[in-house]
Amino acid sequence: MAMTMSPDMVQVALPLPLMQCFTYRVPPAWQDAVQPGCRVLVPFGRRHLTGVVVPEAPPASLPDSLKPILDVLDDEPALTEELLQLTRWMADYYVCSWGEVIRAALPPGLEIESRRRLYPGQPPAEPLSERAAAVLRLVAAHPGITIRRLRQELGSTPYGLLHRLVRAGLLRLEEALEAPRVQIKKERHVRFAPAYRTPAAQEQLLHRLRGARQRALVAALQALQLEGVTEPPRATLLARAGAPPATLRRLVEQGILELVDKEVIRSPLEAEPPPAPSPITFHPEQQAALDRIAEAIDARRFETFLLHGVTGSGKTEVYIAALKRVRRQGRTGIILVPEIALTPQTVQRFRAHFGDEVAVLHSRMSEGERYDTWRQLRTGRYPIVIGPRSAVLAPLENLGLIVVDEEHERSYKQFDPAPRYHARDVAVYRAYLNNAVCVLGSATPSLESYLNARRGKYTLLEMQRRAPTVGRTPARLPQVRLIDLRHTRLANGNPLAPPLVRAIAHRLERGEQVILLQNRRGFAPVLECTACGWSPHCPHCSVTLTYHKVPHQLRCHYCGYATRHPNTCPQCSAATLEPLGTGTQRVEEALQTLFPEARVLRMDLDTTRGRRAHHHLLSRFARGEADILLGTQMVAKGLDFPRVTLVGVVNADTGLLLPDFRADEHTFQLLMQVAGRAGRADRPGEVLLQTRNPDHRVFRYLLRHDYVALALELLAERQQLGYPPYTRLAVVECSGPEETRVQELARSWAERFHHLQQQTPGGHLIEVLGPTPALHERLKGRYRYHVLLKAPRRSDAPALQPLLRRTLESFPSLPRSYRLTLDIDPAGLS
Ligand SMILES: Nc1ncnc2c1ncn2[C@@H]1O[C@H](COP(=O)(O)OP(=O)(O)OP(=O)(O)O)[C@@H](O)[C@H]1O
Ligand SMILES: [Zn+2]
Ligand SMILES: [Zn+2]
Repeated sequence: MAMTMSPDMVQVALPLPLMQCFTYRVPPAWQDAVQPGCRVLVPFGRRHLTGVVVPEAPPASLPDSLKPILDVLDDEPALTEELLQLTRWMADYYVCSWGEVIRAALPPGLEIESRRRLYPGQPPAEPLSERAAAVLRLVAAHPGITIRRLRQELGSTPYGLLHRLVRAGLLRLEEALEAPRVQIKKERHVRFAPAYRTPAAQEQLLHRLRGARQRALVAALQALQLEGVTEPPRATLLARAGAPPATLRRLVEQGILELVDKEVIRSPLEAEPPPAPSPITFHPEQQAALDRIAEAIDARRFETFLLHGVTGSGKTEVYIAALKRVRRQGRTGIILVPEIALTPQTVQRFRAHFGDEVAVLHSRMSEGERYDTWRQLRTGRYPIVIGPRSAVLAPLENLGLIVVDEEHERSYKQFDPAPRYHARDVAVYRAYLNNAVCVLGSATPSLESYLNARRGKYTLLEMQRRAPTVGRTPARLPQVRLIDLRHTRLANGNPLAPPLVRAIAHRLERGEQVILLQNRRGFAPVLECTACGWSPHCPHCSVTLTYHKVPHQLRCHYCGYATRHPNTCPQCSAATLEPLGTGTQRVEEALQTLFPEARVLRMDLDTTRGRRAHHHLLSRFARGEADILLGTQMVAKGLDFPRVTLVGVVNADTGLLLPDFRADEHTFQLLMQVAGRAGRADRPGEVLLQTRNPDHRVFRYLLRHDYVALALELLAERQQLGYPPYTRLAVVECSGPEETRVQELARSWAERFHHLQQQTPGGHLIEVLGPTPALHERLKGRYRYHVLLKAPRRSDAPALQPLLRRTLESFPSLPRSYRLTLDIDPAGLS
């Protein structure tokens, strides 16, 4: 991307769902300061927005009067040239706005934006409508309220009404700039003024000062100095001296003490990294994998490796060794993990090896912590970052390695908001831009990556044995057995079959630990009237409500709607409402009845709302403060607890029933991963799966731990049916409040696409399927229709994005509250 920027005009990408960039004039005062990658404040319509200057040439024809940029917000570009290039590629590939991708690459809360605020105007002369009066009352109570806030409080207030009230002078509308939500945090520190920095001067001072408090304060500062703290924080000093702020102020006014502001770095990490682990000797498969990776690193060559290693084979150790190699070259590394809250152990292992070179990014950090971490990455203070998908856009320079751990995980695909990118694919491209190495690791690779490896696009590295635990024989893969629920009588409402109950009892007796997976939260997914068959549905979504026993409620897992559990059936008035099916709460209740002595931890969305909730649950389990860890797929992630010898899956069929072409792949991956938690140390592991479909191929291959055989079978099928990875898909979703309108919009979109394609020379390549109602036809009160686009051959795939872009650009603007979203390489078709 050549730097073709004329100093008096720049192209700016704005964080809006608009496909183009905008040209702004650069006033002479800013011409030295403005560079590609800098954030700028610009006028846009009636608003002010923060955008980023991009290295693009302004279009040939421009309007006569260009608007000027109002401010340059960065001294140093916030985005490096490399990140500009990467985000540009993402915008092209995912057919979305460059500005939206850039927003995803910057920490949240930095934007300066204008907001429209309302203030009271003159008192009304004549009586007003109910609605208008309500608006005026709210504005009088909250002068300066934003329009957005007002509409939240009062429900959908028409803009027309607000404008009438403003025109009549009853309301005042002001557009004002808002400061960014996050700022650099500063703390006041105190030190002696230059004249008082010698011990002699301080002694004199103590004699001269009258007030006891002033003397106490000076003495406290002296004492702190002796302890090596020359400029203590103001609060520390005041506490030590037991003096009020006024005393300090007086000493500052007299020129005896000085105040200095120092930046405080907000960090989520505990101060001390864990101790360095004792060195291990790589087993032959590990060494072979590392050698191949190291060779590419040493040659500074771009190469993508698929490290296919069974659970517990020591993949993480390979990542660590590769990263050490890269660090020795002075290059940097990004480690992507599916969900950082669930993998505190991984972070600890990296910190044990790399100490305070490691920064962590995750979604539960405060905006301040994220901003500070981002700035420190930008300045090179941290050469290593561990984080979830968004960390693939971390501002590290001189990248040598990107690791994508558990690369098959769905959480790498961003869904809402745009950009809807897949972090694994972005990682591969970013490694390419940097002549870096990308390592994708998994025990059950995605079929996309596996096919790429078989075709030689990625280098396949395999580790089929578990790592030897220090000084002992190699840990073996756990034994997997099925419990056929068709031939097992379950006691009323008890979801656990006798063999699983016995196996749990056994572990409890021996003081070992158990992990139980039930991939549904709540008590029961459906409530049904046994008299008439009625079951409660969400009023906003086309789904049934889940019954939660604690608190006693029915809840929608899509929109959060909650309502009381009815005592009788609203349709037939019978008192015969039965909870059907099993959620985590029901399993918990069964465990409490069966094993009243056992200590059970439940881990699902309902028990992990707090910022460190995951961490607390997992560390209690690690310390042996519980016997059974029960939960949704959260308990399947990279946990490494040596005392876990039994993994039970209460309903192994849950994922198989989904109408999605990836259902088998995903179920196998989840079950294999949770199975891998068992028997990781010297005690052998056992896995019990409860199922009603024991002959299903997923279980057949699972019993043999045979990923490759299943992958080959699934790949053959995908090829035959024309599904990814042999084809490329895109989903266009049209949504809005009225069903017919949504359907119409989707249809005319599909027609427009088809039409444009026919006009393109040689273009009948992309199949247009639909529109069809989405699996959940209505969510959060909005109807959803899908148009599926399919490039039948990979070689045709590049035609897809330009056509999509042209269709979007030429499609008439949508009515208010209707939306079109585009998802390239969708994670599922629901
Ligand atoms: N060569 C080795 N010698 C001894 N112990 C090892 C060796 N390699 C790995 N280990 C240990 O074996 C355990 C499993 O290794 P690791 O977590 O790296 O595997 P993994 O493949 O990343 O696991 P998973 O995918 O199941 O999360 C860890 O406790 C690790 O320290
Ligand atoms: Zn009924
Ligand atoms: Zn709902």
